[in-house]
Amino acid sequence: MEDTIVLYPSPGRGHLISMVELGKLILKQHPSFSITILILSEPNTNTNYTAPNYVASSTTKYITTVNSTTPSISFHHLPPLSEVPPSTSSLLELNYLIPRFNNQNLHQILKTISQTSKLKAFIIDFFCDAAFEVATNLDIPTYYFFTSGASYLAALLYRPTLHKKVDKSLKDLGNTLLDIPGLPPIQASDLPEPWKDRTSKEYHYSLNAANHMAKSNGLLVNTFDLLGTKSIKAISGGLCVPDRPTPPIFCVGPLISDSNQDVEDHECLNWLNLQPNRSVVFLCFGSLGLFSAKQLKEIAVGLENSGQRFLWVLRNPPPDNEKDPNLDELLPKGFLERTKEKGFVVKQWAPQVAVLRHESVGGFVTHCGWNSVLEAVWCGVPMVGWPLYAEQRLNRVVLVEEIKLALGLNESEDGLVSAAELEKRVKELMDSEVGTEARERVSGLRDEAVTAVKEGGSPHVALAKLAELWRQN
Ligand SMILES: O=c1ccn([C@@H]2O[C@H](COP(=O)(O)OP(=O)(O)O[C@H]3O[C@H](CO)[C@@H](O)[C@H](O)[C@H]3O)[C@@H](O)[C@H]2O)c(=O)[nH]1
Repeated sequence: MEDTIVLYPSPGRGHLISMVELGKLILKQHPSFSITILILSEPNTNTNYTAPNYVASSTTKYITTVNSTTPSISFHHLPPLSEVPPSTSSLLELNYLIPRFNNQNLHQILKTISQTSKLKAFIIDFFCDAAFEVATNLDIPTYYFFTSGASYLAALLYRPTLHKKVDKSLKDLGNTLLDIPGLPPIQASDLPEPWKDRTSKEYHYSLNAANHMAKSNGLLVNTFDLLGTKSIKAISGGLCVPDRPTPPIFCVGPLISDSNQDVEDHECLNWLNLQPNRSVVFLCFGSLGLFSAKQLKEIAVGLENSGQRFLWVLRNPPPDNEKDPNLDELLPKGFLERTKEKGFVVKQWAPQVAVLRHESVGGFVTHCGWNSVLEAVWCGVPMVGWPLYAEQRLNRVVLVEEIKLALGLNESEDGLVSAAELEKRVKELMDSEVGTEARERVSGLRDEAVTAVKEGGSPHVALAKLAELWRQN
């Protein structure tokens, strides 16, 4: 019987791709294992769900490519659900609920796999936390793959302690500074939204996940040492889980997919070919980032007034975000004509890794999604952090205050970033000493990341340790 590792990613692009890349790396380093990846249907691809749809970030093409280029990975699509989560569920709730509703299917699949092969490890995304109970009942060693950075992992592992220490909802603490091991002092308001209201369902889903992670066989993180030195130290030193032994942590990153480039010869790359070296600031906000019409106008004015070259990925404001944006309506009158020598607006989606890697790109205004951060580091591009949702505010604090790879951006009370603020930060990033310093730091880390992924580098060492553990099981 062959030794099998089963991976269970959450379906969103920011989660699925890095886990599939992990599967590819395991196979490359340890080809004696067979890899099975369980695929949940995305909330938006099942007509039973009324969750927001986002076609542009679909991973179907990526999975098809991996299927044909790495046939030794087998993808197993979970069957459609007979019972579906309530239609009132938020997208975040669905991320936790869909795996929960799949538990019966999962139980069956894990049993079937165990009958035909030796199931050495089950690696799950934290959104798939409901699977932890299924796997432990079947006595299968279970690991979590963490798609964000070590700082967020440190904070998440510390959550059960924070929950006991602070008896109020974090939303009532405003800007109170909290001490979380491995992080710089952080304002309660910079922690993820779902952690802020003790009465919400999301609060408890993520708290449960944190509790289970601390009981798992190990934690794999998509990062490398220098991108989270303090947090990694705090986690391994047991500071984040003070009341029990912390599972071992394995830094297996950076896991980045170059093949997520939907259109290699995208028109924006042709435009970049015509721009001077490091002259363009790239603005892109992950697979789900959206702005109001008012905010889009402020961005346009800020970019125009900055005088910098820019490449901007723009989407329609909600609720019509699936539709192609009408630039004439959304942008200030005459904007495209006035900026045509210096700017390029891409509708919906750009091949981000190819853009960041392009020598004309000199800066990145990002929502601080972890994959975007890793890609920026991988390409040596300094950032302006403009967090929008999930753990991105926490990532920004670490990027701006601790590792200093990004510049901050001030928002007004209602969350709006003014044109003047964006203009100032973009100029600072592209054309000031502060920007140059961030560029130098990010270049240094890029070199470290390149060294890390070479034979014998940190992800290889981490995977060798894991493979050893799995073989002993
Ligand atoms: O026009 C676009 C927009 C995005 N991307 C790619 O899409 C991915 C986006 O990932 P990420 O930057 O991590 O953002 P999200 O999609 O928002 O990811 C979710 O998952 C991440 C990992 O857990 C978290 O860090 C984020 O906060 C969470 O929102 C990256 O690979 C980008 O290269 C493109 O190629 N083109």
